[in-house]
Amino acid sequence: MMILKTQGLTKTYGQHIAVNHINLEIAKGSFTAILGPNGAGKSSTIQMLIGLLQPDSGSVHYAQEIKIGVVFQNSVLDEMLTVKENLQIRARQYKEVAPEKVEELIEQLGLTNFSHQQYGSLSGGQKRRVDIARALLNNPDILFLDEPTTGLDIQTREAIWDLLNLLQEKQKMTVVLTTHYLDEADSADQVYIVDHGHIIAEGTADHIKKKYAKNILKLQAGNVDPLLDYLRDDSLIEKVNEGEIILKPETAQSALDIINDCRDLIDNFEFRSGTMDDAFIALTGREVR
Ligand SMILES: Nc1ncnc2c1ncn2[C@@H]1O[C@H](COP(=O)(O)OP(=O)(O)OP(=O)(O)O)[C@@H](O)[C@H]1O
Repeated sequence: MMILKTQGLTKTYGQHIAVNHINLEIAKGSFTAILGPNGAGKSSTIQMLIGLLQPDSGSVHYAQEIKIGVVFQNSVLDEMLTVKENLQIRARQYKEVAPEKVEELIEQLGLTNFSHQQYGSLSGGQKRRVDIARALLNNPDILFLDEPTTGLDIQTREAIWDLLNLLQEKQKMTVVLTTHYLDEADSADQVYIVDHGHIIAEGTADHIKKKYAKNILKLQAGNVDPLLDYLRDDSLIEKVNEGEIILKPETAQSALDIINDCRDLIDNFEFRSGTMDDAFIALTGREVR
């Protein structure tokens, strides 16, 4: 079931079209990543989804009355207050938040060890957890996060993803986040790649990689001529270098078949599955900025 749908969502700043006819469909309980380089239009899109920014044209439809939670790019919490004080003050802003909710979230999000520490003194990853706790105070049906992992190291990024995956699975929460880290797409159910305000690819990470990122198989031999003779009709050949033939097999299995067939003619081989970076380069002709 769709919880959220946009049609032709468009936002222009002066002459600049930041978001250009974006159509999104977010399924209830799914994990959606909006992926794109800096300035692609991700924040503007999220802001229109949550009603903070008025689109110039197009529309946002929610399937039903739902509660939303938002983790903004810049924290809205008070640096001088402790984690717990921040959450308590925020909790009072909602009518329906149960008194024990703050304690529950502190436990659930792993904030116990630093709940009496000033928010301003926390590490980037700790701050992000508190920001997420703050966004969960009203038990949202859908949680939006604008670049929650930017600036964090890889382990902390993974920990944030684990936490969000857990929320999605355990509480059937719908999660929508933006990121410019292409490798994070792998953990999402649905990925939209945005560039210059347009959606340039959508689907699962696997689907996008399969469609746009080619696998690479390098076969190495002192003399490549016999190998070339053997592969002559093989339309998979991408390039022939000194001592090396580069092929682009459809699947890892077909790479294995080729390696097996040619085993007597090669000295060495290298296989690499297509990555999200490869897909991005294939789609845009450049690396992510
Ligand atoms: N208030 C504004 N006035 C003018 N231009 C803006 C405004 N907000 C955003 N832009 C421009 O619109 C484009 C999209 O910005 P947006 O912040 O939506 O991108 P983003 O993908 O979220 O980028 P980032 O990852 O850097 O946050 C950028 O070129 C940006 O400079």
